[in-house]
Amino acid sequence: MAFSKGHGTENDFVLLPDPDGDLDLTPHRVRALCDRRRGLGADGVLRVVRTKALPDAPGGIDGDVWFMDYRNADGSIAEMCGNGVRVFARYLTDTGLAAGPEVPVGTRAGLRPATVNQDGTVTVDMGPVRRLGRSTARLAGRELDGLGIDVGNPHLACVVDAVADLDLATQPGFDPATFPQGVNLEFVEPVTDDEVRMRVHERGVGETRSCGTGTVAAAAAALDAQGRTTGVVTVHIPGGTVTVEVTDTGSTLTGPAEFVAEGELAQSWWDALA
Ligand SMILES: N[C@@H](CCC[C@H](N)C(=O)O)C(=O)O
Repeated sequence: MAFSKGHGTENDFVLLPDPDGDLDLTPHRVRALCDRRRGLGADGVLRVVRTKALPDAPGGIDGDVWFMDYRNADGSIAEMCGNGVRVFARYLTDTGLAAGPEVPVGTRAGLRPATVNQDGTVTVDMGPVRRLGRSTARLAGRELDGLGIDVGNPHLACVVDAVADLDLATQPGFDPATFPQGVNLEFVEPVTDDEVRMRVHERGVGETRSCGTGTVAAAAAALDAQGRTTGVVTVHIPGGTVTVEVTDTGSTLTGPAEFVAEGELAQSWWDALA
């Protein structure tokens, strides 16, 4: 069974081509694939499937569009993954599955049009930024105020003085009544009005080196802290740097997408995980 491994600002993924939706991608198999000792190791899995072959695909996406069936490392399903869409779009153009440079990508949050730029970076139309109101995160005994944001998946972005010394090894607390499905937690340190540093604790993964939807939430929270709703923000994450634009009606994310390997999974290993 073929696989590719790639990352977007060090948020890394195993890609599994499955055009006709034949794979039995159980949570157990996802956890094994993502395990950094007994598997390939990744923050998530991107199954590359035609929308028409995915029974639970949301309506409104053409059946021939390639669908990014995203799974978190713990085996859970999430609606969207911004870094994943960049890597997915590059995979489609690099393998000839899409001509590019414009690449529509189906996700559980809806269609996310991507553009593969001449320099190899990818710009993703991330859709509207929905502000959910204030909530708090709890970290090392401190209550941190944050802005709840929905960009297809849920986020709580907390503006803090400094991110370097935060301990994100364990799950920070959050209000389960506000986020009944769990939440991705961003910690955002303003550098200038248009530049921030961010660290993230992802739902279903833990601390990652980057989270694309999280960078959009971080940009929106940093702008909100200045009384702004729109702007272009440079977001530095541990795995690199991306650019986010938030407008009145939508948002975009621009950043790198890299491939590191392609190969074949051992069939006996995969079968034993059934
Ligand atoms: N790393 C992703 C987000 C992946 C999904 C997230 N963990 C969730 O459960 O919502 C990104 O780049 O956006």
